[in-house]
Amino acid sequence: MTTGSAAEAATGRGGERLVVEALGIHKSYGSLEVLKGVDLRVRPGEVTCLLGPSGSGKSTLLRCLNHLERVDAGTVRIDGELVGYRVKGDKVYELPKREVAHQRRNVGMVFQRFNLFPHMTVVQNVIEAPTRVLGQSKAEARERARELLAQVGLADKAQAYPVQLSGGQQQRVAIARALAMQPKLMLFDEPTSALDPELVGEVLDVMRRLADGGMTMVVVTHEIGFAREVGDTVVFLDGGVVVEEGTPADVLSRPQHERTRSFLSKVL
Ligand SMILES: Nc1ncnc2c1ncn2[C@@H]1O[C@H](COP(=O)(O)OP(=O)(O)OP(=O)(O)O)[C@@H](O)[C@H]1O
Repeated sequence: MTTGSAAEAATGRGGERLVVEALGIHKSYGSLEVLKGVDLRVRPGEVTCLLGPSGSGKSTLLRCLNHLERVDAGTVRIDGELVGYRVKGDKVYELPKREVAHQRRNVGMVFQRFNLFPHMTVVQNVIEAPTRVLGQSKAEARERARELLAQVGLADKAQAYPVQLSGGQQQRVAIARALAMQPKLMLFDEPTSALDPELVGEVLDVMRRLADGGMTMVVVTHEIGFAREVGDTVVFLDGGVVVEEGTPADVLSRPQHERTRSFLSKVL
């Protein structure tokens, strides 16, 4: 991996504050080169939607952002902080797991599958991490959980178990659980693709409200309507490279690249 200067780390290359600054990301699995030098920059409060065909590297990129995958080359900074590594002099050290876990507190992640603890109620799921990791008291965490469950429209489900909820409700609990850690950034990896079609809208509505509230988000999605309405930036990835990026109006309505046009003609 490579690194930049401390000033760059704090502000991004142009002196502008960035929540995500990923530069020159390379990632291979064995001989399969999945990311071939990807840059991604996300400003505070911005929603970036990652689109691209299956296998183009979208999930891998997302996972590199919080060091769930180790990059082969390149740097990731979240809110100015180098993720997964420390630079001392001209040497680069990988951080111990404990410190990586500490960094991940800044980043909420919502996956395709909700991964709730099945033996815990909804509210127990939401307060688990803030009490265990942030050291919040149960009373404090429950109070915050009540607010978050109201925010995702599940105030009346606090005492339910995951099995008693629909997929859409479980995904909304997963969002509340991620928000309970007060993240600076939310990453969504195809959050609606495991849901029955009639449940997709309720999850997208919660995400839309989150965006309206100013949350910085990177969303891997096949929901082009969401990208168009909610995204500030659309990044089209194909074959492990960013083929095109810009506003939804530009990329989705006036794509410049043949690969983008071909992808959109299949999904629109
Ligand atoms: N842990 C892994 N080990 C080996 N290969 C992997 C691993 N994770 C992903 N891959 C491969 O890397 C490529 C990119 O996968 P990735 O999940 O990032 O793509 P994607 O654009 O998110 O695709 P999809 O839209 O289908 O989820 C695929 O060929 C996938 O099979």
